[in-house]
Amino acid sequence: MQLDLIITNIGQLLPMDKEGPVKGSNMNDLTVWENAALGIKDGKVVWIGSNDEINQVESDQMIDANGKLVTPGLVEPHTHLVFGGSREKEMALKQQGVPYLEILKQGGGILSTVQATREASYEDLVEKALFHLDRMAMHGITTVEAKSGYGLDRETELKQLQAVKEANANHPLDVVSTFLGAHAVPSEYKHDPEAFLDRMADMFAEIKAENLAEFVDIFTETGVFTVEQSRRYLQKAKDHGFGVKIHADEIDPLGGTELAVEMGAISGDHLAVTSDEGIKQLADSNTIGVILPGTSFYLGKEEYARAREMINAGAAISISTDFNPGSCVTENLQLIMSIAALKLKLSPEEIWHAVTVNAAHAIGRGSEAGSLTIGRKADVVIWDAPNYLYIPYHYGVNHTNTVIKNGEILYQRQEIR
Ligand SMILES: N=CN[C@@H](CCC(=O)O)C(=O)O
Ligand SMILES: [Zn+2]
Repeated sequence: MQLDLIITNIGQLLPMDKEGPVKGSNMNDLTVWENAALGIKDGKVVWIGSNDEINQVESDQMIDANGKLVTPGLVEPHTHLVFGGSREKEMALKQQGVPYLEILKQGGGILSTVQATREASYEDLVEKALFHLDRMAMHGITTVEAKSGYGLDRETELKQLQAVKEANANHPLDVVSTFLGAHAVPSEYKHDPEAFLDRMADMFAEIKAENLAEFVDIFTETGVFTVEQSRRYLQKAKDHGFGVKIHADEIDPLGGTELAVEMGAISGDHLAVTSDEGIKQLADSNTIGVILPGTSFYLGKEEYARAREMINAGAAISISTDFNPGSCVTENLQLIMSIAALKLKLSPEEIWHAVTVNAAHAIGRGSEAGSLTIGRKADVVIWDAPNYLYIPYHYGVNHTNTVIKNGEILYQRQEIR
């Protein structure tokens, strides 16, 4: 067989070969191939074998992994990629103990990014999104979800969604778009959140027709949108053919997790304060829990999502950065893998499922991303690491050596040593 690229001498290869979403104790069962080689042709994985069998194939290009770890490209299932400005001045308020929802109530937080995003030009938003995508790629992410939600008016929400579309078209990473018009109540509608939700729902038909988003999301939270408002809004989204997601039970336990299950959401995200009943319902459902422990860390919370109990109960869990300018300002999913180990008490095996197969399923890409089996996209990371335990263990730095997207080298640090 003639290949475009072969990666030889792989110390550990994680094919992530389980049919997803991977639930409960199955998340702990990881296939590891040692002394392996991986063949790529036309952007796809076409050959996997032992390193001793590489004489069976010929290849135009070869990379010697020198005994290192090779995995699928990471899948990042929850980001707020497109926004204007930044919020470094909020850090002092957080240090003084001003709560996240209080900053929002005073017109800061999400609402200050809304102001900056309304003022930003379309070109600047695209440019900034491409910059952050580059940084994600460098950290091993090859597929990413991106939400709108810093416009909160028709014009700016569309500007953000167009920017996501353009970033997807102009960057090698695959970007999956979510409409989060219901991210906060803008000051113009402070006294009438229902009317605001109606305005956002008025956009569903246009967003669908222009193919600007696959999912609709809402922030179900105290002082933002109630469970009842969220239910009505998401039902309209489903009627328009969108998959739905919820920012659920992040700060107050309102029952957003239960709502995500009830609505058949593809994912319920955050779940930091989910109730016992919510955990039970999640475990019995097809909804994936996307846990964002970097947010708990960055907001200085003592309490982290009970992801351990969720998996023990049988749920499918993914993890994500929640990259955004306010509650978690990092593109480094590897750091979140370490926080998941230390604070969520997930095993390395569970963590690898959470950032590959399950993350792909949480954004509707389960059949193409998050796995290195024959016929899948050749989205591959060669790590400067001897084994898969090493990435959550050695924290806070970037371990990627080579990042390959659709069979092409996207980022290469230096020769593998
Ligand atoms: N909680 C709601 N939205 C984002 C934060 C957005 C922001 O603070 O700008 C989140 O997922 O954490
Ligand atoms: Zn979010």
